[in-house]
Amino acid sequence: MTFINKLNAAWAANDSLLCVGLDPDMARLPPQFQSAPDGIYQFCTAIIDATADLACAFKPQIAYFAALAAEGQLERICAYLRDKYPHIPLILDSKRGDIGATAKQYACEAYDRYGADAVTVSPYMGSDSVEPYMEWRDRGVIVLCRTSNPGGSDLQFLDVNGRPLYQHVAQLVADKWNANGQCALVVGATFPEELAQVRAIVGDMPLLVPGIGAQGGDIVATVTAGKTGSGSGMMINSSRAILYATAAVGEDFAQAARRVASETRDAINAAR
Ligand SMILES: O=C(O)c1cc(=O)[nH]c(=O)n1[C@@H]1O[C@H](COP(=O)(O)O)[C@@H](O)[C@H]1O
Repeated sequence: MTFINKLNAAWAANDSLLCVGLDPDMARLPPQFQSAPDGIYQFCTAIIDATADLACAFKPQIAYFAALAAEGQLERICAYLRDKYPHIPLILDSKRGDIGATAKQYACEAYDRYGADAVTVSPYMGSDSVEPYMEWRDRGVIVLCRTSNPGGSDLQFLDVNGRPLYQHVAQLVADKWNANGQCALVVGATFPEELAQVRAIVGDMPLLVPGIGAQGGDIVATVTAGKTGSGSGMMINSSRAILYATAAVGEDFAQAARRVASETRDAINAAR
């Protein structure tokens, strides 16, 4: 099944636009996982089990694993997801970008090593740096467009022939790079105005929208700006707010994650 078909099915099956981000920060894991040799795997799979019926996608961020030399645990987490929840898209967030020959290795890493349905990539190096990903015709390529961080404006807002650069990226992906029909764009929830601009440019193309939760993006503004005509079209990511949701002393971390994921999904749905 293609990435887009899988995403459409997951949106419908779980009635959810929520993407659960897997960013395991060792210092913030419950103590029992900090001391276990496969603690990251145990923590992430517990979060996955607690939220799988509430999510339209899972998105592990590779840096959190690579920094701890825990790629083996990431491989096992991806295998667990593919085995137990094959209907939920797995997005590897690695934001790669390099010359074609090297990009091909990054594509192998995402699609073959980790078995991801989609991968995040940077458009900065241009068309030949994203073409290798398209050789996997059924897999998703999620291109950075208008990122959620304040510094994203440094380059993405540069005026290019009367239009900000991020709009050129959106147009380029919609018109030229999406030959397989498996592209999506990253647009931050922290910038609803730009989200609406991108939606107007790309039609129904899916958008990966990080920035609610820990980064403070407003859910109602995000959904209003980014939804398609049918009230869908987004993978709205939250990582830390779900992973480290435990508020009350004694509350189980997985139950807390489920509670916040459920509240977030419901808040998103209320605004669709
Ligand atoms: O591509 C991404 O996922 C991404 C793009 C972007 O513009 N901003 C952004 O925060 N992200 C990622 O989305 C996640 C956000 O995490 P929280 O802020 O904890 O919800 C992190 O894994 C970021 O690396």
